[in-house]
Amino acid sequence: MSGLFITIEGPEGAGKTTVLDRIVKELERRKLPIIQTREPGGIAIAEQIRSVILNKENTAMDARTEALLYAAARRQHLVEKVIPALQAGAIVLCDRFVDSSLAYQGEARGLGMHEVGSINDFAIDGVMPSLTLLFDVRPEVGLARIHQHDGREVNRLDLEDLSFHEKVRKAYLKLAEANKNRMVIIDAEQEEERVFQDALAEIEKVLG
Ligand SMILES: Nc1ncnc2c1ncn2[C@@H]1O[C@H](COP(=O)(O)OP(=O)(O)OP(=O)(O)O)[C@@H](O)[C@H]1O
Ligand SMILES: Cc1cn([C@H]2C[C@H](O)[C@@H](COP(=O)(O)O)O2)c(=O)[nH]c1=O
Repeated sequence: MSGLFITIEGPEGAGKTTVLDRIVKELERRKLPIIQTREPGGIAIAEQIRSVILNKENTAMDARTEALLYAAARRQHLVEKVIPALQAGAIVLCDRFVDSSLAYQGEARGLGMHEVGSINDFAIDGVMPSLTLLFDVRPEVGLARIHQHDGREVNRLDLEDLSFHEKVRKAYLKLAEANKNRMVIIDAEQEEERVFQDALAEIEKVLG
């Protein structure tokens, strides 16, 4: 595949969407072929799965069901959108990917990174990002941002307690330590402009 696959990860309210939107604008200004997308979602079937997973009323959802739904949405999104875009030579910027499942379902839900990794190996069939930016923020800071923001609906995962979100952050940092070849930590507690500049600089490195 001739394109470039870049993913953005981080706990709730890390500022991923805000900064991603700015990066896309900047790269489009440079006339680069950009596809911006997100997980779970990005295409109709995966957006439908997203609404089932994140629906606050689905309190009975089993943790393994949750992990399988994320993996199913991921598979469909890859096949319908990400892989064709990469084959066409695009730069694909994706808000969340498999590291989210490892951190949220593997570690915070307690299913195990290895187990969640296995079902995702089946879903992604070898497709991995060349670069993953980890927007690191303490959960209390990220959650406060979400609750202050009027337009963002609070979803089923946001409602987990602080210790869940602390496990997510810890798991991400562990993943970054173990995957230094592709993961870069961005200090997402800085002011937005600094976060944007740091993220853009990392992307410029892989663009060459
Ligand atoms: N560096 C920053 N400092 C302060 N506030 C910020 C910063 N970056 C983003 N925000 C604000 O925090 C809120 C959450 O940002 P955003 O939706 O981009 O985060 P996110 O990582 O996509 O969150 P989630 O994954 O939980 O949906 C928004 O109101 C946004 O304006
Ligand atoms: C891909 C993926 C996501 N999640 C969680 C993380 C968030 O709580 C929501 C997605 O909401 P966002 O506003 O788009 O960030 O889903 C997860 O637990 N596992 C995953 O694989």
